[in-house]
Amino acid sequence: MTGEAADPNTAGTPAAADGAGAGAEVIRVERVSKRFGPVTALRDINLHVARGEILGLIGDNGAGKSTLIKILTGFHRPDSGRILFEGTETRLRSVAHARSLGIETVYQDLALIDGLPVYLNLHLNKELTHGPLPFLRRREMRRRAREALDSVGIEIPSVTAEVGQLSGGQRQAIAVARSVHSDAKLLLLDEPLAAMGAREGTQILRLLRRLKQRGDLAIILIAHNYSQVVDVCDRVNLLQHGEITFDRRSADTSVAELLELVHAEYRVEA
Ligand SMILES: Nc1ncnc2c1ncn2[C@@H]1O[C@H](COP(=O)(O)OP(=O)(O)OP(=O)(O)O)[C@@H](O)[C@H]1O
Repeated sequence: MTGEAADPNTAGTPAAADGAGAGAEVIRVERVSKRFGPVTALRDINLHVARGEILGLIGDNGAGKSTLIKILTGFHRPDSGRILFEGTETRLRSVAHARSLGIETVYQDLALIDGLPVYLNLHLNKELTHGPLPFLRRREMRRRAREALDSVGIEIPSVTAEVGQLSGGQRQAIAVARSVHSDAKLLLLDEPLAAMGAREGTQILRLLRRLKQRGDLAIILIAHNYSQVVDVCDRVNLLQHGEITFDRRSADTSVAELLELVHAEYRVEA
């Protein structure tokens, strides 16, 4: 296998979780494996991310990125290995359980409802009501929506605009804003930059930097655009055939090196 074997104890941020402040470890995956019948999707995966850190997860189609994300969201159970959440070994029993711990995911399809305004999308499944009848507290929801968008520096013309009328970048930003409520600790982003123009991609990268600066959130970003990964992530992990084969600080690698590693296995010798 090409590349440098990943050692969870030598690359990246300090391993010890002190339970508070930027730099404290949020998630640590140790020797996690996952099979689907005859297919080994993940083999002995080691990975860690701390608060205020963005980890880029790259790899070719079928490398195991989505499976790893689905394990961290509680959707799949690993066959072996363990997961430490904030320093404590934790069995992620379900998506609801992972969310209750503060593990949030933004998937490619964003799960927004086009026909609803921005503020209702931001409150999906947690609408504010008052009285014995479920009357929506629309004014309060609009206020909170504006606050949530402002807190991450997202500019939307109006919180009453229908989401379906917004650009791809704005929709992505709303999906991220919805995930990073005050209790979120780990944000998993599955290809947020795919199919996005240069200007919109830049806006999302700016948003990720702002979230990083907050210092209270650990972020794992799956992306195919290596220049964006090197630009915004603190560290890069490369998955190949279900194994992490490379774990390096972004400052110590380059787009050329990542391309070389990913494409080396497909090179046809002359
Ligand atoms: N539910 C499943 N049942 C059977 N095989 C699966 C399942 N989910 C994933 N796999 C297999 O596990 C391997 C890893 O798939 P995974 O979707 O995690 O890769 P990926 O890196 O996310 O790929 P892509 O970039 O194409 O989304 C693949 O061989 C895939 O076919």
